[in-house]
Amino acid sequence: MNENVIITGIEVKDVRFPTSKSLDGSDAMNPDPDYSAAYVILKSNHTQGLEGHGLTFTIGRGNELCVAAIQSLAPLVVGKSLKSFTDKMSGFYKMITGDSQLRWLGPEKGVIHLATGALVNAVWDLYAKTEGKPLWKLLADMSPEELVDCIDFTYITDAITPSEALEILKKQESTKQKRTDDLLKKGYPAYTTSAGWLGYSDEKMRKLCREAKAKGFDHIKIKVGSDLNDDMRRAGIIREEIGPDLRLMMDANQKWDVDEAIANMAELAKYNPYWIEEPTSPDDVLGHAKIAEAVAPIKVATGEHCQNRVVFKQLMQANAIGICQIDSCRVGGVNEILAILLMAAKFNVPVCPHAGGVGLCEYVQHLSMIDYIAISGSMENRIIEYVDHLHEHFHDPVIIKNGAYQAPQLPGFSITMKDESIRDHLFPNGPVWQEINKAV
Ligand SMILES: C[C@H](O)[C@@H](O)[C@@H](O)[C@H](O)C(=O)O
Ligand SMILES: [Mg+2]
Repeated sequence: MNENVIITGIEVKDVRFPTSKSLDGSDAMNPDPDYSAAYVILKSNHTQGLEGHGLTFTIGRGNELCVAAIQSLAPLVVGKSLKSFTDKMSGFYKMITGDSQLRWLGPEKGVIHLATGALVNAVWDLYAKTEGKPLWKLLADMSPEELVDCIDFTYITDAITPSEALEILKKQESTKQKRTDDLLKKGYPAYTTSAGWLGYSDEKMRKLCREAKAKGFDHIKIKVGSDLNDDMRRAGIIREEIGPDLRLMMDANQKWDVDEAIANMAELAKYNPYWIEEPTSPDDVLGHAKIAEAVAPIKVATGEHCQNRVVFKQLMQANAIGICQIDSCRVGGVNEILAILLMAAKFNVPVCPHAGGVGLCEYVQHLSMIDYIAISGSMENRIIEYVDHLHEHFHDPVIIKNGAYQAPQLPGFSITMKDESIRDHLFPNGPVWQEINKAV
């Protein structure tokens, strides 16, 4: 219970993992990512010393900007009672995104919005911990009215009104328990990206494909967008390994112009891809619509760089998006995610969250689970991305069985990192980075 809980302080840390050394996470646009987190710890006066943890994901340089932006937002939460936020979650979100001076930095996009994602999620983590529930369950136990009350509908009422949102949620309400039981029994299906990072050798790719198949994955994603001949060759190798029946997804990480994407996909269609992800600039709604029309029945997937609910709205209105890839901390955290999930349900676009990064698998599992239980009510054509990196640094790491995420059981948002992992990877002075800098 959060009756008298006050947020008494905040710590913000610059945590970076040197993943570029092994080329984990590499793609055509981001050849050498160091998976990083601008990491927030909200301190509270809770008798059990509960803290709210949250992070936003970056790929290395510039992580310090997110840290600074979180520090700029901090006065909006420190000294406030948790209840003053949880009593009216939409008001909390508006307060964080609507500061009359900070808003100029976005609004609701770029570094300031990444910072918002970390901070808002840290508040949700603390809320879930005080209620003693994993986040998905906290949300699943809310009434349709309470869920609608979490959402800032500003700028999206031409696509979804609060009463339409309520109607969607009410339709699912009486069957929530059945889906909760089903989720607890079977988990939520996952796909793996870990075999197809661009920097991996052909042998490593083959080996990882075989391993993924053996672990029960039936969807595999590869990176494309470097050189078409190379993309064709790598897609051929993967198809050889996984056979014709498993689903293969392709991710171009924004490498192409619109017509180039259409031309390249006409060639890559030979390997029967299920979707093409981020074919071009994430801001180009009409470009995505043109690509989607040209490459059908291959679907266009996007969202990991989609700035906010407004751009998601336009993508849906323009039939430009076939798969909605919400990202847990690119947009403004749980509140904005709920708005996007509801729009996706209304426009009948399956949600398959983005999770290539540190902590993102831990986060997004909760979001797909609430989508299934209370919003879309379906797992059909829905899969959560899985990457096999850095889970050992979390207290409550994801559990995958037979290619499916198992519902987390510990209270919170599963994003609490181990103290020693934070300490060792502090940038630039933690021991891991000191060692690296010594070697340079
Ligand atoms: C740099 C990162 O690893 C990206 O390649 C990754 O987020 C990717 O786009 C994905 O879809 O997982
Ligand atoms: Mg991607």
